[in-house]
Order: sequence, then structure tokens, then C-alpha cells
Amino acid sequence: MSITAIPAIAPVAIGDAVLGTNRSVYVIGEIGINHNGDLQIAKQLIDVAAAAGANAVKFQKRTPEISTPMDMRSKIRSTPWGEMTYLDYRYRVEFDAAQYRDLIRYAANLGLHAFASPWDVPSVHFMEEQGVVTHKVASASVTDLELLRALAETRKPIILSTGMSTIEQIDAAVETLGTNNLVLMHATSTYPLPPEEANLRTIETLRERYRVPVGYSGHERGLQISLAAVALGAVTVERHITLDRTMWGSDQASSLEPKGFEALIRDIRILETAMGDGVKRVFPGELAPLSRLRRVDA
Ligand SMILES: C=C(OP(=O)(O)O)C(=O)O
Repeated sequence: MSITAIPAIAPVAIGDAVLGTNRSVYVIGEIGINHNGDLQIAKQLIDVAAAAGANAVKFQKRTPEISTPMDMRSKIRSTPWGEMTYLDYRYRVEFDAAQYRDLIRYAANLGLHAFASPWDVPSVHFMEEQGVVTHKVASASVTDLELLRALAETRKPIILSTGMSTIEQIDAAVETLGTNNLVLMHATSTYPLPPEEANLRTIETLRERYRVPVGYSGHERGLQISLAAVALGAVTVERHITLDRTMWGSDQASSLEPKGFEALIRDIRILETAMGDGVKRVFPGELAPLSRLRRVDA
């Protein structure tokens, strides 16, 4: 029987990790803004990611006066620090350069990459000065071509999330970034994500359309959907992590707590081993049952 060979999808190196088919899944603990602007909480979340066996932690970096939508800026928000405008709240949860240096070093000492999704062009330069191994593009930024051009100029590997985007918008983003050193992430930006909006078969759609490694950024409750994404070939999985889902903050409720994140990574490691390489063979463990059970030898 003749089988037509489809050209393999080139893996993408991020620091000392390689993301691609038949490689270990690159697990990202998305700290995002779940640290609520508190450096000690951020470090505790890095501890959680390291203890669970993640490969990386991720933050969100914003220049609030640029990245906060105009109509949101003066809205009043109740926060643990009192009532304040949405813009002031956005400033309250940002870390400065010295704090990022501290966090990235802290993560590196625990064997983790640390990087961010920059939400505006100055934030790209800010994270570049931190010497990060990669940049992530949040789903919200898919159509921000100015941001994508700045990211392309860094020549770093880029992880592009695709939630709340049409295929045409993703086409334009991919064209801007180029497919060299690009990892896409299937995502649906519903918080929390109901199964009927997960549409995991999109992982295959993105992989076939763009011929780049594809991962999954999840916002569901529980672990099943992320694990299914791995079974469908996701090369990276990103999940929000929190110390406690009842903490104040918009992403806490749809985040995984330490035990959940640990269980997720344990199961991902079992799954990636179980996926194998697809080459049909008789395994050593089958030899005893073979001699016991098969009557006709071919
Ligand atoms: C919001 C983000 O990502 P996603 O769109 O994958 O949830 C982010 O990386 O900041």
C-alpha cells in the first residue's frame, strides 16, 4: 500500500525547549494579572508552576494609557484598594522593570521560562529589554497589526492565540508575523469556556492551513478539554493559575488552583507518552499474550 508523505511541520525552539509533533508538551502557567500587582503572590504562583512541572510562566504586560480601551478608562471599579477608575486599576496591577527582572530570575532559578503577552508596542520593547525567550500574542491583539509588526521585528519565536478571531483575521496576523518561528494557539475567549464553544477540531484546521505547530490556550473549568487538546496534537497548553479561585480578580474563577494544575500536568505527561509515534509495531509487553492467545502464526 502506498502512503503519500505530507511534509512535516517544522518544530519551533523556545529557549531550551522544542515545540513540535512528538515532542513533550510545553506547559505554560498563565499568571496573567492573577498576582493582583503583588510581587509575593507572583512568586508564589511561580512556585506553584514549578512544583506542578510546568515549562513556563506567563504574565500580561500593558502600558495602560495605550492598551486600555477609551470607553473603559473612566469607568469606576470596586477593587481591594478601594474604588478607582479602570485606568488606575490597570496601573495598580503592572510590575516595573526591576520587578520583572526579579520575577524572571526567580522563575529561571526554578527552571522555568518567564515571558509575557505585551499588549502594546512599548510593552514589546519593555519585555525585549528583559531578554525573554519568546512573546505571546493575546487573542485580543490578533488584529493589532502595528503590535504584530513590532513583535516580528524582535525575530523571537511568537506564540499567537486565536480566540475571538475570524479565519481572515488570523490570515492577516500570520501574514504579518510570518510562519517561521510561529506557534499558533487555538483558543475560545469565553470565560469560563463551555464545552460547546471549545471546538477543539480547530487545532487540526489551524495546523493544516498554516503548517505551523499548534497549541491550546484554555479557559474552561476542569481538565478534560485541555487533555483532549493534547490528544489532538496540541504542542503547548496554557492555563490560568491562581492560589485560590475565590481571590479578587476577573480571571481567578476560571483559573486552576495548585492541585488542579499539578493534576493537569501529570495527565499531560501520561498522555504525551501514550500518544507514541504512530508506527505500528508489536510491543514487548504483547509477546507473552501473543504466545498465549494467538492460534495461527502468519
Ligand atoms: C489573554 C491572553 O491569552 P489568550 O487569548 O490565549 O487567553 C494573554 O496571553 O494575555
